[in-house]
Amino acid sequence: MYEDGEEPKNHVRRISVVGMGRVGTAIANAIARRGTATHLALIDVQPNRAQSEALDLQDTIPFLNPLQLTHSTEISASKGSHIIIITAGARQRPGESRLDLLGRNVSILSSIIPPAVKLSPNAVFLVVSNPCDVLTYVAARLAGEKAAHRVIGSGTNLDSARLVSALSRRADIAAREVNAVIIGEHGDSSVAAWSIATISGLPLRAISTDLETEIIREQLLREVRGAASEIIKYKGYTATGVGESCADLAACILSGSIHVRPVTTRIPGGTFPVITESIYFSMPVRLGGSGDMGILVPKLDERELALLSKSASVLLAAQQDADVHLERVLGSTT
Ligand SMILES: NC(=O)C1=CN([C@@H]2O[C@H](COP(=O)(O)OP(=O)(O)OC[C@H]3O[C@@H](n4cnc5c(N)ncnc54)[C@H](O)[C@@H]3O)[C@@H](O)[C@H]2O)C=CC1
Ligand SMILES: CC(=O)C(=O)O
Repeated sequence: MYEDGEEPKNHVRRISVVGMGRVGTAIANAIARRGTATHLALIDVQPNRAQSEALDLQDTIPFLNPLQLTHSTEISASKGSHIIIITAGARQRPGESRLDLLGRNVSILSSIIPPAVKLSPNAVFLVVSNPCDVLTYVAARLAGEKAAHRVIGSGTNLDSARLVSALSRRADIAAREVNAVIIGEHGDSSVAAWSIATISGLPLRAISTDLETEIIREQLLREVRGAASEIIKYKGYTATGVGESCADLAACILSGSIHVRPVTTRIPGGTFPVITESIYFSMPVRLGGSGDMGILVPKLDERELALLSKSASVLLAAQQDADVHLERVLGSTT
């Protein structure tokens, strides 16, 4: 991951967060609380936006870990980052889907990614802005051939946390005992990989036969898929969950040992026989260690494969839509 012998020294860990709205702020706060970074650059195009968040966060540092904070309206402040987290862009309004944000956010990404890659040629890019999977594809295209493999999206790491939480409450067992992942789209066509879910290493049925029934599984998945809309309906945005999810991913990426998380990455056509085209969506991916962000392909049952194939079709159509937006944006800047 960190080519050219530029492996980050343990004591220097530079993270930049681009977009200091609700989500960027929650991520920066979670990173500071965990002590994941030694240097954190906060960037937002709105004058004073990053500055106000940096000043507020600065006040927490005496209670937490040492952290060098900078703020800017310019992407140049991200220079030399090990991780660049992108949260810039429009968010859903009540009733909107994540895919509705595509056009607006493609154009924002095209102003951020190319200069950011030049400034931090070895950084991992973590795309959070929605629609997350399609924008990860867009960011990888904008990053160019050499950097594309270092672009991932926060994807279903958050959806998986929501499933773990729902299962833990349903089974009345601590969330840390639950191992369950959502794969596919971070959105309405997401897929619960029930066949590989375990609690304390045991299949779900060993804990409760309830957890094997269609009705309960549908209910749990509805809860997961509806979580964002439910929160947005009341408070207008989601931020706390995604803040922890991204701080968790940043910690995994900078870790000396390998962690596995469901994140958006390029899934080559044929990885699953039912999906012939290469598409960006979430699968369990290795993070940390030497930096090889390879996918781990789970053995899914036929029903899950069919649902994943549907999710892939939704995302392929959105990727094609993104290509049109991208050509328009790139055309107007050349
Ligand atoms: N992937 C996930 O799990 C989640 C993704 N999101 C997405 O994150 C994005 C951000 O959401 P919020 O923070 O609630 O929105 P927000 O409106 O509070 O913040 C967005 C920020 O981006 C800034 N911005 C716009 N263009 C920029 C540029 N070129 N460079 C730097 N900053 C720029 C704006 O000034 C604003 O401060 C949305 O697309 C939202 O849908 C939100 C929650 C979860
Ligand atoms: C908004 C969004 O993508 C989420 O909270 O899942």
